[in-house]
Amino acid sequence: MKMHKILKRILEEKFYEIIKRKQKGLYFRPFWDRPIFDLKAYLEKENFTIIAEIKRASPLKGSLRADFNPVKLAESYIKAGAKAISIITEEFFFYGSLEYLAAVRVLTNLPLLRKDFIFDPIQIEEAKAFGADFVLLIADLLSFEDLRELYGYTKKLGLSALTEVHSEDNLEKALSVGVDVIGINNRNLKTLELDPDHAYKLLPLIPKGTPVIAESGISTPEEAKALKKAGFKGVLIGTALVKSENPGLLLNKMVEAL
Ligand SMILES: O=P(O)(O)OC[C@@H](O)[C@@H](O)c1c[nH]c2ccccc12
Repeated sequence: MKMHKILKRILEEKFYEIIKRKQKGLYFRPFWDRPIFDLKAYLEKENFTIIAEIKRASPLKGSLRADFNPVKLAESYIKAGAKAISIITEEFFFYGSLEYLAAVRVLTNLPLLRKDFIFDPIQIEEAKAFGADFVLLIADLLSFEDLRELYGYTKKLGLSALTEVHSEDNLEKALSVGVDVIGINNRNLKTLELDPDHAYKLLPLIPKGTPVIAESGISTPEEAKALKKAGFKGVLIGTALVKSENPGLLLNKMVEAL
């Protein structure tokens, strides 16, 4: 399948950004005194986990909110009962920042996800340095060896990984690496197409003991509830919340509906 040109550009930018950081010696050493985080245990303990996302823009929709403020959004998510917060740190297409992550870290003890395109261990060090508890690893964009290396390094630093898959082949790859939590992205990152039923199709292929999160295109309390009923352990919701007139109210309705 042909790769979408936006994804191609994101990957090129990431590649150069990482090289530049390394050349400048801009290594971030973990300094946050965070306890070791076990995402699988957390999801199993919680009834159902809504991961609310802080996302300033998307490559397809551009800016999502005129008065975007990551701290205000985080505050409303926390008040509304989010069980975890995802912060997109990719700068060029999502207008994210590692600084948003650090700014939210000082507000809350909730688990925080650094959401980015991760290809290099240095990005996992950054995630920890800026206060994340878990990182996103995208199986569809990584070889078996790279996924295994990055997953192992994540664990070594005391963080957890949400390993995202879209295609069945890449699900197999993630399972053979032995990852302990899977996210099924309804969006195909290579074509950027969204199929809201996609997660349901892949769920039966995942062993029972592995918690699964449904990602992308989820926008109503009814959808969240249906996913819970089908056996998902959580959902990741971005656009619908960020674009909502009252993100806290919408999230609260979702929490109450479960
Ligand atoms: O905004 P949505 O449709 O609610 O989706 C959130 C999340 O799933 C999406 O931001 C996402 C999932 N995987 C990604 C990988 C990179 C960038 C973004 C993503």
